[in-house]
Amino acid sequence: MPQGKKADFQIGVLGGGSWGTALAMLLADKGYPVRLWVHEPEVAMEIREYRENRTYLPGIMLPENLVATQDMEEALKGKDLVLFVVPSHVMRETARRAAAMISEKSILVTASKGIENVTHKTMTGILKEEILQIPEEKMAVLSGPSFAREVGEKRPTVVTVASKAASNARKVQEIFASPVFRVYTSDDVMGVEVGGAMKNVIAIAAGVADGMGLGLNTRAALITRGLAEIRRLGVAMGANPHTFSGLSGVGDLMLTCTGALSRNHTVGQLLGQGKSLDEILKEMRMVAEGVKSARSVYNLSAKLGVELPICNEVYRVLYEGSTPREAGERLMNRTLKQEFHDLV
Ligand SMILES: NC(=O)C1=CN([C@@H]2O[C@H](COP(=O)(O)OP(=O)(O)OC[C@H]3O[C@@H](n4cnc5c(N)ncnc54)[C@H](O)[C@@H]3O)[C@@H](O)[C@H]2O)C=CC1
Ligand SMILES: O=C(CO)COP(=O)(O)O
Repeated sequence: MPQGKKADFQIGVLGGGSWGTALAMLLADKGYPVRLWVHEPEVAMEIREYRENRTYLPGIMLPENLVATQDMEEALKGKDLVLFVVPSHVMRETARRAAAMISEKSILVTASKGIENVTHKTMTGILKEEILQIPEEKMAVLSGPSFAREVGEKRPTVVTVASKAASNARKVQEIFASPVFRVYTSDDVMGVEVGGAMKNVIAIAAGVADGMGLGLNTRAALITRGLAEIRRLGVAMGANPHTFSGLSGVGDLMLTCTGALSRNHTVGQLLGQGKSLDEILKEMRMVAEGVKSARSVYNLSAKLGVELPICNEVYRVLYEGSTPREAGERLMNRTLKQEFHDLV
């Protein structure tokens, strides 16, 4: 899109956490006028006053054409594209509130990663139910290995955008792509969303193992068998199995299970070191999506009859008082199997 045209393409971002801020900055750096809706007044103030989100993305200076607001209508009215980046547990209430203010011309993109408790809807599933004037073909999901801080620091990052309509995926690809942010397209919305949500649960498991000091063999095993679980549930939910070999599958899984910046891995590590979930969450302002998604995935496993031993052990440690040691022993003592027993 030529520079002049970019100034006419209005973007609203809902969610001023680390990822919403980093993506709003990426888009503003490309020349789009961006309104960032922020939940907390003090965060909106920090961005306006210091050009920095000191709470969620400290140390990253934000451009002038990124304007923080607490007025949701200002972030939505007349926008050509609206990006939803709130934590998954507030996606429905945010989408419901936003629905009446979203212009019919808007493209909707979500970059949040989670599966809603109780309904088991993915993020686009929620948007479809709550924002009825926008057809599914104008919705997309952006996902892949992308720590907000590294995007804020303009380190080369590669992600996937999935939409039911190839033309919409290409449009969103063009809008987000930059010399430091490469974007691939996909038509597998379900696969990209399931990969993004489940890798957080496996990252908790990898963190637990690291916190217990179990070693690199254990971590590699959890990543590989975790990927098998992601693929198994994803396929049961209608995804294309190839998606899990891509950026939103193994790419994001590897990043989150091994990267020190991961909040999910950190939660796991602290559990592995003996802290309780309550203690960990009390000290954490940021969201670790795997904690809530573990519940959805556990229930989906039972509902769809899909075997997810690692995810289910994460659930038991988080919610049923199981110790990491007991969980590890149960995993190692399962019936012996052929490696690809679910594919033969
Ligand atoms: N931070 C990262 O590196 C990445 C995050 N994501 C995903 O982006 C989504 C958002 O996460 P982050 O930006 O990391 O959040 P964060 O952990 O940095 O910040 C929490 C956010 O939740 C918001 N919030 C809390 N209560 C709220 C409410 N009732 N209504 C609206 N907003 C509320 C806060 O204002 C803040 O924006 C998550 O689904 C996460 O998995 C995806 C890729 C990278
Ligand atoms: O999704 C992410 C990177 O792609 C961020 O992971 P965490 O939420 O675990 O920090």
